[in-house]
Amino acid sequence: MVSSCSFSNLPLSSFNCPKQNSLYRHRHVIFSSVKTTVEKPIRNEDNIRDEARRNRSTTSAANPFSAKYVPFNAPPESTESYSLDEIVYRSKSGGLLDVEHDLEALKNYDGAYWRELFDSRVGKTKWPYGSGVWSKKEWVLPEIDDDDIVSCFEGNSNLFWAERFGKKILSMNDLWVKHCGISHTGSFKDLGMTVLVSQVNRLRKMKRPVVGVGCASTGDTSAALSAYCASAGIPSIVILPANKISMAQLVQPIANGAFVLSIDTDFDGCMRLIKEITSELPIYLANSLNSLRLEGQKTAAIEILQQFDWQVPDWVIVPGGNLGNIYAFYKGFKMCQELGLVDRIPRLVCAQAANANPLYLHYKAGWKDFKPVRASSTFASAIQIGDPVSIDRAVYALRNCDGIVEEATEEELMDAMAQADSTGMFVCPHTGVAITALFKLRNQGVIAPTDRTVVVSTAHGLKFSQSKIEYHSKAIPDMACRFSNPPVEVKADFGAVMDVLKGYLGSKELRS
Ligand SMILES: Cc1ncc(COP(=O)(O)O)c(C=O)c1O
Ligand SMILES: N[C@@H](CCOP(=O)(O)O)C(=O)O
Repeated sequence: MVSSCSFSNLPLSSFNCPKQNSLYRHRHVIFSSVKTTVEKPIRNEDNIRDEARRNRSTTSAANPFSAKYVPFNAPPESTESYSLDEIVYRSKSGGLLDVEHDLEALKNYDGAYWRELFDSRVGKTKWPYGSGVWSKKEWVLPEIDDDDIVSCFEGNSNLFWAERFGKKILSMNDLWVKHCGISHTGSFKDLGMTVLVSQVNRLRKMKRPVVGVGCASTGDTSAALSAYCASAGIPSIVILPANKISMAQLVQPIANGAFVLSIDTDFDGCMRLIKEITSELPIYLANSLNSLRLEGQKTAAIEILQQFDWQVPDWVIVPGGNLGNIYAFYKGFKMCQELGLVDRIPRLVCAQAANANPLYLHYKAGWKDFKPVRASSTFASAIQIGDPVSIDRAVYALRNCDGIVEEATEEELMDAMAQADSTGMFVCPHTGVAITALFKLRNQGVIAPTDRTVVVSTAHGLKFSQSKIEYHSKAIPDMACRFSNPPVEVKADFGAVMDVLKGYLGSKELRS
Protein backbone atom coordinates (compact mmCIF):
# COMPACT_ATOMS: atom_id res chain seq x y z
CA MET A 1 0.00 0.00 0.00
CA VAL A 2 1.41 3.39 -0.99
CA SER A 3 1.17 6.05 1.69
CA SER A 4 -0.17 9.46 0.72
CA CYS A 5 3.28 11.01 0.95
CA SER A 6 5.44 8.50 -0.91
CA PHE A 7 5.75 7.25 -4.47
CA SER A 8 5.63 3.50 -4.99
CA ASN A 9 8.31 3.12 -7.64
CA LEU A 10 10.49 6.17 -7.06
CA PRO A 11 13.46 6.40 -4.72
CA LEU A 12 12.05 9.35 -2.81
CA SER A 13 12.10 7.78 0.62
CA SER A 14 14.56 10.34 1.92
CA PHE A 15 11.97 13.10 1.52
CA ASN A 16 10.32 14.48 4.63
CA CYS A 17 6.63 13.86 4.79
CA PRO A 18 5.21 17.39 5.04
CA LYS A 19 2.10 16.36 6.93
CA GLN A 20 4.24 15.41 9.91
CA ASN A 21 6.19 18.62 9.83
CA SER A 22 5.43 21.49 12.18
CA LEU A 23 6.47 24.09 9.61
CA TYR A 24 3.86 22.65 7.29
CA ARG A 25 1.21 22.87 10.01
CA HIS A 26 2.22 26.46 10.68
CA ARG A 27 2.08 27.38 7.00
CA HIS A 28 -1.24 25.63 6.66
CA VAL A 29 -2.73 27.91 9.29
CA ILE A 30 -1.37 30.93 7.43
CA PHE A 31 -2.72 29.66 4.12
CA SER A 32 -6.12 28.96 5.64
CA SER A 33 -6.31 32.46 7.01
CA VAL A 34 -5.33 33.92 3.63
CA LYS A 35 -8.13 31.99 1.98
CA THR A 36 -10.75 33.56 4.22
CA THR A 37 -9.73 37.17 3.46
CA VAL A 38 -12.03 38.93 1.02
CA GLU A 39 -10.10 39.56 -2.19
CA LYS A 40 -10.35 42.84 -4.03
CA PRO A 41 -11.98 42.16 -7.42
CA ILE A 42 -9.36 42.42 -10.17
CA ARG A 43 -10.34 44.78 -12.94
CA ASN A 44 -9.53 43.64 -16.45
CA GLU A 45 -6.95 46.32 -17.04
CA ASP A 46 -5.16 45.38 -13.83
CA ASN A 47 -2.82 42.82 -15.35
CA ILE A 48 0.09 43.13 -17.74
CA ARG A 49 -1.40 40.74 -20.30
CA ASP A 50 -4.53 42.87 -20.59
CA GLU A 51 -2.44 45.98 -20.81
CA ALA A 52 -0.52 44.45 -23.75
CA ARG A 53 -3.83 43.51 -25.38
CA ARG A 54 -5.14 47.07 -25.05
CA ASN A 55 -1.94 48.55 -26.46
CA ARG A 56 -2.11 46.18 -29.41
CA SER A 57 -5.65 47.17 -30.28
CA THR A 58 -4.67 50.85 -30.34
CA THR A 59 -1.65 50.22 -32.64
CA SER A 60 -3.28 48.52 -35.58
CA ALA A 61 -0.22 48.43 -37.95
CA ALA A 62 0.15 45.03 -39.66
CA ASN A 63 3.05 42.90 -38.46
CA PRO A 64 5.70 42.96 -41.22
CA PHE A 65 7.69 39.98 -39.90
CA SER A 66 7.17 36.27 -40.47
CA ALA A 67 8.86 32.87 -40.16
CA LYS A 68 8.31 29.37 -41.54
CA TYR A 69 9.78 25.87 -41.37
CA VAL A 70 12.21 24.91 -44.14
CA PRO A 71 14.44 21.83 -44.49
CA PHE A 72 17.63 22.40 -42.53
CA ASN A 73 20.53 23.54 -44.74
CA ALA A 74 18.40 23.14 -47.87
CA PRO A 75 19.89 23.93 -51.28
CA PRO A 76 18.91 27.42 -52.53
CA GLU A 77 16.55 25.95 -55.14
CA SER A 78 14.41 24.15 -52.51
CA THR A 79 10.83 25.42 -52.27
CA GLU A 80 9.74 23.12 -49.46
CA SER A 81 8.33 25.05 -46.50
CA TYR A 82 5.65 24.76 -43.83
CA SER A 83 3.68 27.20 -41.73
CA LEU A 84 4.66 27.23 -38.07
CA ASP A 85 1.00 26.37 -37.41
CA GLU A 86 1.54 22.95 -39.00
CA ILE A 87 2.56 19.99 -36.85
CA VAL A 88 5.71 18.85 -38.58
CA TYR A 89 9.13 17.89 -37.24
CA ARG A 90 10.93 16.50 -40.29
CA SER A 91 11.35 17.49 -43.94
CA LYS A 92 9.95 15.36 -46.77
CA SER A 93 13.28 13.59 -47.08
CA GLY A 94 13.31 12.83 -43.34
CA GLY A 95 15.91 15.49 -42.53
CA LEU A 96 15.84 18.15 -39.84
CA LEU A 97 13.87 21.37 -40.15
CA ASP A 98 14.88 24.91 -39.36
CA VAL A 99 12.84 28.03 -38.64
CA GLU A 100 13.60 30.53 -41.38
CA HIS A 101 12.85 34.19 -40.74
CA ASP A 102 12.02 36.70 -43.45
CA LEU A 103 15.44 38.32 -43.24
CA GLU A 104 14.57 40.86 -45.95
CA ALA A 105 11.76 42.21 -43.78
CA LEU A 106 14.03 42.32 -40.73
CA LYS A 107 16.72 44.08 -42.79
CA ASN A 108 14.36 46.98 -43.41
CA TYR A 109 15.56 48.05 -39.99
CA ASP A 110 19.28 48.52 -39.42
CA GLY A 111 21.49 47.01 -36.73
CA ALA A 112 21.29 50.15 -34.58
CA TYR A 113 17.48 49.93 -34.58
CA TRP A 114 17.50 46.33 -33.35
CA ARG A 115 20.17 46.98 -30.74
CA GLU A 116 18.21 49.91 -29.35
CA LEU A 117 14.90 48.06 -29.44
CA PHE A 118 16.29 45.03 -27.61
CA ASP A 119 18.14 47.20 -25.09
CA SER A 120 15.02 49.24 -24.38
CA ARG A 121 13.13 46.13 -23.27
CA VAL A 122 15.60 44.74 -20.74
CA GLY A 123 14.56 44.72 -17.10
CA LYS A 124 10.94 45.80 -17.68
CA THR A 125 7.77 44.00 -16.71
CA LYS A 126 5.91 44.83 -19.90
CA TRP A 127 4.20 41.74 -21.29
CA PRO A 128 5.81 39.78 -22.90
CA TYR A 129 9.07 41.73 -23.19
CA GLY A 130 10.10 41.22 -19.56
CA SER A 131 11.29 37.85 -20.82
CA GLY A 132 14.79 37.73 -22.29
CA VAL A 133 13.36 35.53 -25.05
CA TRP A 134 10.28 37.60 -25.89
CA SER A 135 12.23 40.84 -25.75
CA LYS A 136 13.49 39.52 -29.11
CA LYS A 137 10.02 38.41 -30.25
CA GLU A 138 10.38 39.71 -33.84
CA TRP A 139 13.33 37.30 -34.26
CA VAL A 140 11.71 34.38 -32.44
CA LEU A 141 8.02 33.86 -33.22
CA PRO A 142 7.04 37.12 -34.92
CA GLU A 143 3.47 36.12 -35.68
CA ILE A 144 2.27 34.81 -32.34
CA ASP A 145 -0.32 36.84 -30.52
CA ASP A 146 1.08 38.22 -27.25
CA ASP A 147 -1.96 36.79 -25.59
CA ASP A 148 -0.98 33.21 -26.50
CA ILE A 149 2.50 33.51 -25.01
CA VAL A 150 3.32 31.29 -22.03
CA SER A 151 6.25 32.89 -20.28
CA CYS A 152 7.86 32.88 -16.85
CA PHE A 153 10.01 35.89 -17.77
CA GLU A 154 12.90 33.55 -18.52
CA GLY A 155 16.28 34.66 -19.85
CA ASN A 156 18.15 37.83 -18.88
CA SER A 157 20.46 35.49 -16.98
CA ASN A 158 23.59 36.64 -15.21
CA LEU A 159 26.74 37.00 -17.30
CA PHE A 160 29.17 36.49 -14.45
CA TRP A 161 32.70 37.87 -14.56
CA ALA A 162 34.75 34.93 -13.24
CA GLU A 163 37.41 37.27 -11.90
CA ARG A 164 39.06 35.08 -9.29
CA PHE A 165 38.64 31.82 -11.18
CA GLY A 166 40.10 33.41 -14.30
CA LYS A 167 43.06 35.01 -12.54
CA LYS A 168 43.91 32.32 -10.00
CA ILE A 169 43.42 29.20 -12.06
CA LEU A 170 43.75 30.18 -15.71
CA SER A 171 45.71 33.46 -15.76
CA MET A 172 42.84 35.01 -17.67
CA ASN A 173 41.35 38.43 -17.03
CA ASP A 174 38.36 38.39 -19.35
CA LEU A 175 36.62 35.14 -18.46
CA TRP A 176 32.84 35.06 -18.12
CA VAL A 177 30.26 32.46 -17.21
CA LYS A 178 26.78 32.80 -18.73
CA HIS A 179 24.62 31.37 -15.96
CA CYS A 180 21.74 30.02 -18.07
CA GLY A 181 20.89 27.68 -15.19
CA ILE A 182 19.86 30.58 -12.95
CA SER A 183 16.44 30.36 -14.44
CA HIS A 184 12.85 29.41 -13.72
CA THR A 185 13.39 25.62 -13.74
CA GLY A 186 17.15 25.75 -13.31
CA SER A 187 18.39 25.19 -16.85
CA PHE A 188 18.65 26.81 -20.29
CA LYS A 189 15.74 24.68 -21.47
CA ASP A 190 13.32 27.36 -20.26
CA LEU A 191 14.47 29.56 -23.15
CA GLY A 192 13.26 27.06 -25.74
CA MET A 193 10.27 25.77 -23.82
CA THR A 194 8.55 29.14 -23.52
CA VAL A 195 8.52 29.28 -27.32
CA LEU A 196 7.36 25.72 -27.87
CA VAL A 197 4.62 25.79 -25.25
CA SER A 198 3.42 29.21 -26.47
CA GLN A 199 3.05 27.80 -29.98
CA VAL A 200 1.19 24.79 -28.56
CA ASN A 201 -1.11 27.16 -26.70
CA ARG A 202 -1.84 28.89 -29.99
CA LEU A 203 -2.41 25.58 -31.82
CA ARG A 204 -4.84 24.43 -29.13
CA LYS A 205 -6.76 27.69 -29.39
CA MET A 206 -6.90 27.07 -33.16
CA LYS A 207 -8.41 23.66 -32.32
CA ARG A 208 -5.47 21.76 -33.80
CA PRO A 209 -5.19 18.16 -32.55
CA VAL A 210 -2.79 18.62 -29.64
CA VAL A 211 -4.00 16.84 -26.53
CA GLY A 212 -0.71 17.09 -24.68
CA VAL A 213 3.01 17.74 -25.10
CA GLY A 214 5.68 15.07 -24.61
CA CYS A 215 9.43 14.69 -24.41
CA ALA A 216 12.21 12.25 -23.68
CA SER A 217 14.59 13.71 -21.17
CA THR A 218 17.76 13.46 -19.16
CA GLY A 219 16.05 15.73 -16.65
CA ASP A 220 16.13 19.36 -17.69
CA THR A 221 13.85 19.29 -20.74
CA SER A 222 11.19 17.46 -18.72
CA ALA A 223 11.47 19.98 -15.88
CA ALA A 224 10.99 22.90 -18.24
CA LEU A 225 8.23 21.24 -20.25
CA SER A 226 6.20 20.31 -17.20
CA ALA A 227 6.53 23.77 -15.62
CA TYR A 228 5.49 25.69 -18.73
CA CYS A 229 2.65 23.27 -19.47
CA ALA A 230 1.44 23.47 -15.89
CA SER A 231 1.47 27.24 -16.03
CA ALA A 232 -0.71 27.13 -19.17
CA GLY A 233 -2.93 24.23 -18.05
CA ILE A 234 -1.70 21.92 -20.84
CA PRO A 235 -1.09 18.20 -20.09
CA SER A 236 2.55 17.10 -20.30
CA ILE A 237 3.96 13.59 -20.66
CA VAL A 238 7.63 12.93 -19.91
CA ILE A 239 9.69 9.83 -20.63
CA LEU A 240 12.75 9.43 -18.44
CA PRO A 241 15.51 6.82 -18.38
CA ALA A 242 15.09 5.05 -15.02
CA ASN A 243 17.80 5.79 -12.43
CA LYS A 244 19.79 8.02 -14.79
CA ILE A 245 18.71 11.49 -13.73
CA SER A 246 19.25 13.39 -10.51
CA MET A 247 16.66 13.34 -7.74
CA ALA A 248 16.21 17.12 -7.96
CA GLN A 249 15.44 16.82 -11.68
CA LEU A 250 13.10 13.86 -11.18
CA VAL A 251 10.95 15.67 -8.66
CA GLN A 252 10.42 18.69 -10.91
CA PRO A 253 7.94 17.11 -13.40
CA ILE A 254 6.35 15.15 -10.57
CA ALA A 255 5.69 18.36 -8.64
CA ASN A 256 4.43 20.13 -11.76
CA GLY A 257 1.85 17.44 -12.40
CA ALA A 258 3.30 15.85 -15.54
CA PHE A 259 2.49 12.25 -16.45
CA VAL A 260 5.91 10.72 -15.75
CA LEU A 261 7.04 7.45 -17.34
CA SER A 262 10.25 6.01 -15.94
CA ILE A 263 11.60 3.54 -18.49
CA ASP A 264 14.31 0.95 -18.17
CA THR A 265 16.50 2.23 -21.00
CA ASP A 266 18.89 5.10 -21.67
CA PHE A 267 18.08 8.56 -23.08
CA ASP A 268 18.57 7.41 -26.67
CA GLY A 269 16.03 4.63 -26.07
CA CYS A 270 13.58 7.17 -24.62
CA MET A 271 14.13 9.44 -27.60
CA ARG A 272 13.31 6.64 -30.04
CA LEU A 273 10.11 5.94 -28.08
CA ILE A 274 8.89 9.54 -27.98
CA LYS A 275 9.46 9.91 -31.72
CA GLU A 276 7.21 6.90 -32.33
CA ILE A 277 4.64 7.97 -29.75
CA THR A 278 4.30 11.49 -31.14
CA SER A 279 3.82 10.12 -34.65
CA GLU A 280 0.92 7.93 -33.43
CA LEU A 281 -0.84 10.07 -30.81
CA PRO A 282 -1.92 13.73 -30.69
CA ILE A 283 1.03 14.53 -28.44
CA TYR A 284 3.24 17.38 -29.59
CA LEU A 285 7.00 16.70 -29.53
CA ALA A 286 8.93 19.00 -27.21
CA ASN A 287 12.51 17.80 -27.74
CA SER A 288 14.93 19.94 -29.71
CA LEU A 289 14.31 17.82 -32.79
CA ASN A 290 11.46 20.32 -32.93
CA SER A 291 13.20 23.39 -34.31
CA LEU A 292 10.88 25.80 -32.47
CA ARG A 293 12.84 25.14 -29.28
CA LEU A 294 16.05 26.46 -30.82
CA GLU A 295 14.43 29.80 -31.64
CA GLY A 296 14.18 30.47 -27.92
CA GLN A 297 17.57 29.01 -27.06
CA LYS A 298 19.32 31.20 -29.65
CA THR A 299 18.38 34.30 -27.64
CA ALA A 300 21.08 33.40 -25.08
CA ALA A 301 23.66 34.23 -27.76
CA ILE A 302 21.99 37.55 -28.54
CA GLU A 303 21.83 38.27 -24.83
CA ILE A 304 25.58 37.68 -24.43
CA LEU A 305 26.31 40.26 -27.15
CA GLN A 306 23.86 42.65 -25.57
CA GLN A 307 25.47 42.22 -22.14
CA PHE A 308 28.85 43.05 -23.66
CA ASP A 309 27.31 46.19 -25.16
CA TRP A 310 27.32 44.50 -28.59
CA GLN A 311 30.99 43.59 -28.52
CA VAL A 312 31.77 40.08 -29.71
CA PRO A 313 33.62 37.66 -27.42
CA ASP A 314 36.44 35.59 -28.91
CA TRP A 315 35.21 32.22 -27.64
CA VAL A 316 31.98 30.68 -26.39
CA ILE A 317 32.16 27.21 -24.87
CA VAL A 318 28.98 25.12 -24.71
CA PRO A 319 28.51 21.61 -23.28
CA GLY A 320 26.83 19.36 -25.86
CA GLY A 321 24.51 16.34 -25.62
CA ASN A 322 21.58 16.15 -28.04
CA LEU A 323 23.38 19.04 -29.81
CA GLY A 324 20.53 21.47 -30.35
CA ASN A 325 22.05 24.16 -28.18
CA ILE A 326 25.37 24.52 -29.98
CA TYR A 327 23.42 25.22 -33.18
CA ALA A 328 21.09 27.61 -31.34
CA PHE A 329 24.11 29.64 -30.19
CA TYR A 330 25.51 29.69 -33.71
CA LYS A 331 22.18 30.79 -35.13
CA GLY A 332 21.76 33.58 -32.58
CA PHE A 333 25.24 34.97 -33.26
CA LYS A 334 24.85 34.58 -37.02
CA MET A 335 21.54 36.47 -37.11
CA CYS A 336 23.16 39.34 -35.21
CA GLN A 337 25.92 39.45 -37.82
CA GLU A 338 23.55 39.18 -40.80
CA LEU A 339 21.28 41.89 -39.46
CA GLY A 340 24.15 44.26 -38.76
CA LEU A 341 24.16 44.28 -34.95
CA VAL A 342 27.77 43.03 -34.88
CA ASP A 343 30.41 42.49 -37.55
CA ARG A 344 31.66 38.99 -36.68
CA ILE A 345 30.79 35.92 -34.65
CA PRO A 346 32.78 34.15 -31.91
CA ARG A 347 34.47 30.79 -32.33
CA LEU A 348 32.38 28.10 -30.66
CA VAL A 349 33.68 25.17 -28.67
CA CYS A 350 31.41 22.20 -28.02
CA ALA A 351 32.44 20.19 -24.96
CA GLN A 352 31.39 16.59 -24.40
CA ALA A 353 31.86 14.06 -21.60
CA ALA A 354 34.38 11.42 -22.74
CA ASN A 355 31.79 8.82 -21.72
CA ALA A 356 29.30 10.26 -24.22
CA ASN A 357 31.42 11.73 -26.99
CA PRO A 358 30.02 10.94 -30.47
CA LEU A 359 30.58 14.51 -31.71
CA TYR A 360 34.15 14.57 -30.40
CA LEU A 361 34.96 11.32 -32.21
CA HIS A 362 33.35 12.64 -35.38
CA TYR A 363 35.39 15.87 -35.15
CA LYS A 364 38.61 13.93 -34.58
CA ALA A 365 37.81 11.79 -37.62
CA GLY A 366 37.70 14.94 -39.78
CA TRP A 367 33.87 14.99 -39.80
CA LYS A 368 33.81 11.73 -41.76
CA ASP A 369 31.07 9.06 -41.31
CA PHE A 370 29.27 9.94 -38.12
CA LYS A 371 28.77 6.95 -35.84
CA PRO A 372 26.50 7.07 -32.78
CA VAL A 373 28.01 5.57 -29.62
CA ARG A 374 26.54 3.78 -26.63
CA ALA A 375 26.91 6.46 -23.97
CA SER A 376 28.14 5.26 -20.60
CA SER A 377 27.33 6.65 -17.22
CA THR A 378 28.68 10.13 -16.47
CA PHE A 379 28.34 12.65 -13.66
CA ALA A 380 27.30 15.01 -16.44
CA SER A 381 24.15 12.91 -16.67
CA ALA A 382 22.12 15.42 -18.69
CA ILE A 383 24.50 14.93 -21.62
CA GLN A 384 24.69 11.13 -21.45
CA ILE A 385 23.56 10.89 -25.06
CA GLY A 386 25.11 8.66 -27.74
CA ASP A 387 22.90 9.36 -30.76
CA PRO A 388 22.26 13.12 -30.80
CA VAL A 389 19.28 14.18 -32.93
CA SER A 390 20.91 17.47 -33.95
CA ILE A 391 24.22 16.05 -35.15
CA ASP A 392 23.83 17.72 -38.57
CA ARG A 393 23.01 21.07 -37.00
CA ALA A 394 26.06 20.85 -34.70
CA VAL A 395 28.46 19.96 -37.50
CA TYR A 396 27.11 22.80 -39.62
CA ALA A 397 27.49 25.29 -36.77
CA LEU A 398 31.02 24.24 -35.85
CA ARG A 399 32.28 24.13 -39.42
CA ASN A 400 30.94 27.61 -40.10
CA CYS A 401 32.59 29.29 -37.13
CA ASP A 402 35.94 27.53 -37.12
CA GLY A 403 34.72 25.66 -34.08
CA ILE A 404 36.42 23.05 -31.91
CA VAL A 405 35.18 19.98 -30.04
CA GLU A 406 36.79 18.89 -26.77
CA GLU A 407 36.07 16.15 -24.26
CA ALA A 408 36.38 15.69 -20.50
CA THR A 409 36.97 12.54 -18.47
CA GLU A 410 34.96 12.03 -15.29
CA GLU A 411 37.89 13.09 -13.12
CA GLU A 412 38.59 16.16 -15.25
CA LEU A 413 35.01 17.38 -15.21
CA MET A 414 34.54 16.83 -11.47
CA ASP A 415 37.84 18.54 -10.65
CA ALA A 416 36.95 21.46 -12.92
CA MET A 417 33.54 21.82 -11.27
CA ALA A 418 35.14 21.76 -7.80
CA GLN A 419 37.74 24.36 -8.77
CA ALA A 420 35.07 26.69 -10.14
CA ASP A 421 33.00 26.21 -6.99
CA SER A 422 36.02 27.00 -4.82
CA THR A 423 36.06 30.50 -6.34
CA GLY A 424 32.45 31.21 -5.44
CA MET A 425 30.40 29.56 -8.17
CA PHE A 426 28.19 26.49 -7.74
CA VAL A 427 28.16 24.99 -11.20
CA CYS A 428 26.75 21.75 -12.58
CA PRO A 429 28.92 18.88 -13.90
CA HIS A 430 28.08 19.87 -17.51
CA THR A 431 29.64 23.25 -16.85
CA GLY A 432 32.58 21.24 -15.48
CA VAL A 433 32.82 19.64 -18.93
CA ALA A 434 32.91 23.07 -20.58
CA ILE A 435 35.51 24.34 -18.10
CA THR A 436 37.68 21.29 -18.80
CA ALA A 437 37.59 22.21 -22.50
CA LEU A 438 38.73 25.70 -21.52
CA PHE A 439 41.62 24.28 -19.43
CA LYS A 440 42.74 22.15 -22.35
CA LEU A 441 42.53 24.91 -24.94
CA ARG A 442 44.38 27.33 -22.63
CA ASN A 443 47.11 24.75 -22.02
CA GLN A 444 47.47 24.16 -25.74
CA GLY A 445 47.76 27.93 -26.28
CA VAL A 446 44.66 27.92 -28.50
CA ILE A 447 42.81 30.27 -26.16
CA ALA A 448 45.08 33.17 -25.16
CA PRO A 449 45.14 34.71 -21.66
CA THR A 450 43.55 37.94 -22.88
CA ASP A 451 40.89 36.34 -25.09
CA ARG A 452 37.39 37.28 -24.04
CA THR A 453 35.90 33.88 -23.29
CA VAL A 454 32.40 32.86 -22.23
CA VAL A 455 31.66 29.49 -20.65
CA VAL A 456 27.98 28.62 -20.92
CA SER A 457 26.71 27.17 -17.67
CA THR A 458 23.67 25.17 -18.66
CA ALA A 459 22.05 24.12 -15.38
CA HIS A 460 21.99 25.14 -11.75
CA GLY A 461 24.49 23.30 -9.54
CA LEU A 462 21.79 22.65 -6.95
CA LYS A 463 20.21 20.11 -9.32
CA PHE A 464 23.39 18.05 -9.06
CA SER A 465 24.32 18.39 -5.40
CA GLN A 466 24.51 14.60 -4.97
CA SER A 467 27.52 14.47 -7.30
CA LYS A 468 29.18 17.23 -5.26
CA ILE A 469 28.48 15.36 -2.03
CA GLU A 470 30.13 12.23 -3.44
CA TYR A 471 33.12 14.24 -4.64
CA HIS A 472 33.68 16.12 -1.40
CA SER A 473 33.24 12.91 0.61
CA LYS A 474 35.89 11.28 -1.59
CA ALA A 475 33.35 8.55 -2.21
CA ILE A 476 34.00 8.11 -5.94
CA PRO A 477 35.90 4.92 -6.81
CA ASP A 478 39.17 5.52 -8.68
CA MET A 479 38.95 9.30 -8.34
CA ALA A 480 41.45 11.26 -6.24
CA CYS A 481 38.96 14.13 -5.70
CA ARG A 482 41.94 16.49 -5.47
CA PHE A 483 39.88 19.56 -4.67
CA SER A 484 37.53 18.00 -2.13
CA ASN A 485 36.76 19.92 1.02
CA PRO A 486 35.12 17.51 3.45
CA PRO A 487 33.75 18.81 6.75
CA VAL A 488 35.98 18.14 9.79
CA GLU A 489 34.24 16.22 12.54
CA VAL A 490 35.08 17.58 15.99
CA LYS A 491 33.64 16.70 19.36
CA ALA A 492 31.57 19.32 21.18
CA ASP A 493 34.43 20.61 23.28
CA PHE A 494 35.96 24.12 23.22
CA GLY A 495 39.55 22.88 23.46
CA ALA A 496 39.10 20.38 20.67
CA VAL A 497 37.49 23.01 18.41
CA MET A 498 40.30 25.49 19.21
CA ASP A 499 42.98 22.93 18.35
CA VAL A 500 41.37 22.26 14.99
CA LEU A 501 40.91 25.96 14.23
CA LYS A 502 44.51 26.80 15.16
CA GLY A 503 45.75 24.06 12.90
CA TYR A 504 43.59 25.44 10.10
CA LEU A 505 44.65 29.07 10.60
CA GLY A 506 48.29 28.04 10.58
CA SER A 507 47.97 25.88 7.49
CA LYS A 508 50.00 26.59 4.39
CA GLU A 509 46.94 26.85 2.12
CA LEU A 510 45.45 29.67 4.13
CA ARG A 511 48.67 31.70 4.06
CA SER A 512 49.29 31.19 0.33
C1 LIG B 1 22.45 20.75 -18.21
C2 LIG B 1 22.60 20.46 -19.66
N1 LIG B 1 23.71 20.86 -20.27
C3 LIG B 1 23.91 20.63 -21.57
C4 LIG B 1 22.96 19.97 -22.32
C5 LIG B 1 23.27 19.75 -23.75
O1 LIG B 1 22.43 20.50 -24.60
P1 LIG B 1 22.14 19.93 -26.03
O2 LIG B 1 21.35 18.67 -25.85
O3 LIG B 1 21.33 20.98 -26.69
O4 LIG B 1 23.43 19.66 -26.68
C6 LIG B 1 21.80 19.50 -21.72
C7 LIG B 1 20.79 18.73 -22.45
O5 LIG B 1 21.06 18.00 -23.34
C8 LIG B 1 21.60 19.79 -20.36
O6 LIG B 1 20.48 19.41 -19.75
N1 LIG C 1 19.56 17.32 -21.68
C1 LIG C 1 18.32 17.12 -22.30
C2 LIG C 1 18.30 16.01 -23.30
C3 LIG C 1 17.23 16.24 -24.34
O1 LIG C 1 17.58 17.34 -25.09
P1 LIG C 1 16.58 18.18 -25.98
O2 LIG C 1 17.20 19.53 -25.98
O3 LIG C 1 16.53 17.54 -27.28
O4 LIG C 1 15.24 18.20 -25.33
C4 LIG C 1 17.26 16.98 -21.21
O5 LIG C 1 17.39 17.65 -20.23
O6 LIG C 1 16.35 16.20 -21.35
